Amino acid sequence: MRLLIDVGNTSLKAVLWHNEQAQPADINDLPWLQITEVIYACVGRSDLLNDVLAQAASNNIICFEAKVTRTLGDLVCAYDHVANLGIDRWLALIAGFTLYPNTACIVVDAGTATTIDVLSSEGVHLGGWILPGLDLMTSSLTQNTQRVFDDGKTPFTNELGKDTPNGLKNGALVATIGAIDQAKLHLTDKKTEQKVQMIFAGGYGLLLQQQFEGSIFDSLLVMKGLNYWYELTETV
Ligand SMILES: Nc1ncnc2c1ncn2[C@@H]1O[C@H](COP(=O)(O)OP(=O)(O)OP(=O)(O)O)[C@@H](O)[C@H]1O
Ligand SMILES: CC(C)(CO)[C@@H](O)C(=O)NCCC(=O)O
Ligand SMILES: [K+]
Repeated sequence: MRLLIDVGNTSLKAVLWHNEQAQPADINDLPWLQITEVIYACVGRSDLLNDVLAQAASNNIICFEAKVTRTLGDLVCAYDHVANLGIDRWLALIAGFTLYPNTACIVVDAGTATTIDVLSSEGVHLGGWILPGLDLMTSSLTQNTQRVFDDGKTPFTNELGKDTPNGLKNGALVATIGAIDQAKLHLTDKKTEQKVQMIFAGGYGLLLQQQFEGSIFDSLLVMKGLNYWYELTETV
């Protein structure tokens, strides 16, 4: 089985990939004898990987770090400086392109940050946006104002706010929804009426997915992208 690790800015996530399925992995108690390779991606603190990479080395297990490249198969990165694109964004795009071939996609990963990436049906990454995640949007306001407060129990909804916590929470949600709607404008081709698949991932992915009809949520999107990255990279 394969050990897949995604280091974000809030947390490190690990899964064991076996028979085309992911099972949760306890990073402090890994079945090293059954692990054949380690594939990892990191946009957060790389020192969080020190322990596990040292254990892999002492078990003679090969490790691969996923990196952004200008192209991967037919997928083309929008950035001129490809190394600047977050690897989690690239992996989510790889997964979208692989799971929905020949389909234009909007890929949203909503964690510490919310990223929105636009992918043409031919696999050309047209670019994207980085927004503060929902929690960062609200905390930046509560921390930098005297009177804007959260009560820790008000949910994010798309209603108009009628008190401070729901003005704050709902403002963050609709700002994010509005940005995702803007992404559609970069794909709409009136002549062909192409289908656009919206794909959501990350801690707030399910909440956002529920705002868009026909969209999907895939909590394993980045992990699937890691797996595809390895398979596509190895076979080249
Ligand atoms: N059910 C949930 N499970 C986990 N996180 C959630 C959930 N609901 C909301 N969140 C929020 O999602 C964020 C974590 O998302 P995620 O796990 O995608 O982040 P991350 O990978 O560490 O971040 P990033 O990749 O952006 O650095 C936190 O802000 C957390 O409060
Ligand atoms: C935006 C985040 C923090 C989302 O996890 C990550 O993808 C990242 O650090 N990106 C680097 C900047 C960029 O993608 O242009
Ligand atoms: K993430």
